[in-house]
Amino acid sequence: MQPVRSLPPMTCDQVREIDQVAMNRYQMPSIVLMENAGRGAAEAIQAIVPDGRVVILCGKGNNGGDGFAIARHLQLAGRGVRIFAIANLDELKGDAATQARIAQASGIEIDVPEGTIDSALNSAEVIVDGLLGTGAKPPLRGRYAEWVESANRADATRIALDIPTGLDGDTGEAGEPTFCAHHTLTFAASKVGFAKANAGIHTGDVQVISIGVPLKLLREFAG
Ligand SMILES: NC(=O)C1=CN([C@@H]2O[C@H](COP(=O)(O)OP(=O)(O)OC[C@H]3O[C@@H](n4cnc5c(N)ncnc54)[C@H](O)[C@@H]3O)[C@@H](O)[C@H]2O)[C@H](O)CC1
Ligand SMILES: [K+]
Repeated sequence: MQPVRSLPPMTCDQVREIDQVAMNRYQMPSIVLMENAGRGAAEAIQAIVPDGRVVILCGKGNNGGDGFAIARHLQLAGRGVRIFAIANLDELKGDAATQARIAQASGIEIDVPEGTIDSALNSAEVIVDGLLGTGAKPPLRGRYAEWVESANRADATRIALDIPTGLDGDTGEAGEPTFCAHHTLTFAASKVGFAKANAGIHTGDVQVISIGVPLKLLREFAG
């Protein structure tokens, strides 16, 4: 189910506020939004690259939470899936922690690798960037930069969740490094930064994935 195409791109703050209004005024639990994001992104990944092993890189926040949800839906579709989590699962909070626990209970392979991930990425047909989304601005701290560089070196189709990690969703500026996606699956609405600077080099083609918020709410933000 694709959202209304006529909606204009939004800022990261606008999309984050949509989350809040959906919860507070439309009684939508945030985990429902994340599950919709995960299922919609998994369906898009199936359409883009129907076969081959998928490695999902999960960050510490809700962008990572989307990745855990996607893994379960891809497994349901019969795909070989593996998750590399950048943080121990007991460090996760809220919806991300919930989705991680569900993925773990589902028997999905989840590793928290200490060293480099380059060799493990060699077996991937698809690499999904669930590292950072609207809650982060470049430059990347900690191991995020190392993982982005490893992913960019790999011979795989790269798909970013919401925003390519390292890219500023509002200005379109790409930090060094920035995930170089062939496809970006962005939630609720496209982001204003995708049309600026050379963002297209890092987003690849962009698809908007519905997270199930009411059209009435989206139109309030569309101006
Ligand atoms: N309405 C929607 O669009 C929905 C979006 N969803 C997804 O949620 C993320 C936003 O999640 P949030 O937890 O707010 O932020 P992130 O996951 O992007 O990152 C938070 C995480 O990252 C750390 N951090 C911040 N800056 C940096 C940095 N420069 N380097 C390293 N680490 C950084 C910070 O400390 C936190 O730990 C959105 O993009 C969507 O993917 C929901 O799933 C559904 C509704
Ligand atoms: K991302």
